[in-house]
Amino acid sequence: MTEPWAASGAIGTFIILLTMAINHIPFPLVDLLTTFYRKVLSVVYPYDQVTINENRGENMQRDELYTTAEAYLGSACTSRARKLKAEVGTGSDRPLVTIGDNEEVTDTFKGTKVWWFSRKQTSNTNIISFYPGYEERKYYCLTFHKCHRQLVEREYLNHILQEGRAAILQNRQRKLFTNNPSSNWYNYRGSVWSHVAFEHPATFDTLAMDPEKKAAIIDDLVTFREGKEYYQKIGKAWKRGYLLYGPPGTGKSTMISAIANFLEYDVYDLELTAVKTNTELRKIFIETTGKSIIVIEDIDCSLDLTNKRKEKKKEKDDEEKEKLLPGQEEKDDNSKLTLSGLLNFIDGLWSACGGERILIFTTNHPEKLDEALIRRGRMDMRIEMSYCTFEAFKVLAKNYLEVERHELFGIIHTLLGIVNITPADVAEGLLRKKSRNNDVGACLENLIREIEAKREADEEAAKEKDKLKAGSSTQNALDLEDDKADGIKE
Ligand SMILES: Nc1ncnc2c1ncn2[C@@H]1O[C@H](COP(=O)(O)OP(=O)(O)OP(=O)(O)O)[C@@H](O)[C@H]1O
Ligand SMILES: [Mg+2]
Repeated sequence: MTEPWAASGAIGTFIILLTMAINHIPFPLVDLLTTFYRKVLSVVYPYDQVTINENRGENMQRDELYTTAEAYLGSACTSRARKLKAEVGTGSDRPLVTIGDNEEVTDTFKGTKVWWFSRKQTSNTNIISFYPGYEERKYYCLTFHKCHRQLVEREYLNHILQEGRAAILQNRQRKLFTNNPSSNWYNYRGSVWSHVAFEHPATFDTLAMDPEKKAAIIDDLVTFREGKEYYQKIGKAWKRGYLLYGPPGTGKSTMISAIANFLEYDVYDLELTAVKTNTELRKIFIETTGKSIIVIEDIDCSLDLTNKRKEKKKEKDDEEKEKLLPGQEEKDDNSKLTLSGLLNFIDGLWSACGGERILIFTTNHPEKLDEALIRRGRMDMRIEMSYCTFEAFKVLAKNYLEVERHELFGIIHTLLGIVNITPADVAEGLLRKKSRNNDVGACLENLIREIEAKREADEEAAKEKDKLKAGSSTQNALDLEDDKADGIKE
């Protein structure tokens, strides 16, 4: 590894001598000597260098290439370094280990060897600066053979950027974002999104659902995550939409957390009711980052998007339009939030910005949604979260009670075949009550009682419904008789 650095001492001496000589040489000869010097230099020292400074600009902000190089060297080259350093960066929840100051390592890219040297220089002057970068300069020096210059410039630096970004993402503390009302965006320290650390523990292992369905979803997610080149090839934005539907308590929100934990993505929980216009929606979208899941929960309640309500609204709009005076303009669509605005957000030109994204809508009433919103291509996969099946119960029993079989499983199997009970209710029934010191059998008996109670409640409700139906059909028959009698009288 000493090759490029060993030569540099001799070259330094040569440069000093040359500079001294140049001061005493007539001007026309200087050009000639400089050309000669360059030729000699390229023979003696055939290496080029790229310097990547830690700070740049007037405010000395951290340069992204430096940060990504730091993360890249930490993930790819630490095994070859003797001096390491570890720190917890901003937005990270784990220590980042990278090569120490003034340490050298080598890296190999497409069969080409390059040298990295991490340098730290402290200024000898007595300037006291607000920005630490003025007193201390840190940079990486990347050295490579001249003949590999194109490879380094065109490919290697880009490779550092991509790999470093991926390493930073892996190391970061994931976040759960929610959008602020637009009235707060321009306040002091105002921003479009607020966030907290994302710490939901749900995983696909703890998610109770049909194993085959679960495997299909995981498969779909993996294909998506690894599909960068494929999406590029087929000319599609790298994004995927999932519609989760089912009754309350069947695990839609839990599924979102499991997906986020599986992919290690951030979650943007978009509260549509706080968005007033299409323009606001676009801004909100632009402010999201790649490797994220954008969630709109209960989409049917968030926006006037159902066909029926839309038709009603159209009638109302037509009435209002008629009332407009000549010359008075109709309000621009961008001044309100519309279905077309939302569709544009899902698959318009903006949707391709900023890297891979997953979009998830949840609803308890998929039949209420406009077809345009959930058609294939917008919502690529529709996932039904159903009432608890026996397979789903087994996952919950394993999680909550750490049992895979029990003599009471048979009764539960039969009951779950005839009673519609949500995984949330089953989970609640299985919860060990510490105060009661419940054992597995007691918990399962408790669950059986809950399912039986649910069955009775369902039967009662069905009877009530039948009664009401019978009542209303008798009333209808009576009304019909009255109408007939009225007709005869007339
Ligand atoms: N399929 C499931 N697997 C594991 N736990 C579940 C499942 N479904 C529900 N639960 C449990 O029930 C609780 C409520 O579930 P969750 O919030 O995911 O339901 P939801 O379908 O989003 O309901 P809603 O439609 O009311 O938003 C969860 O915290 C979890 O403990
Ligand atoms: Mg939910």
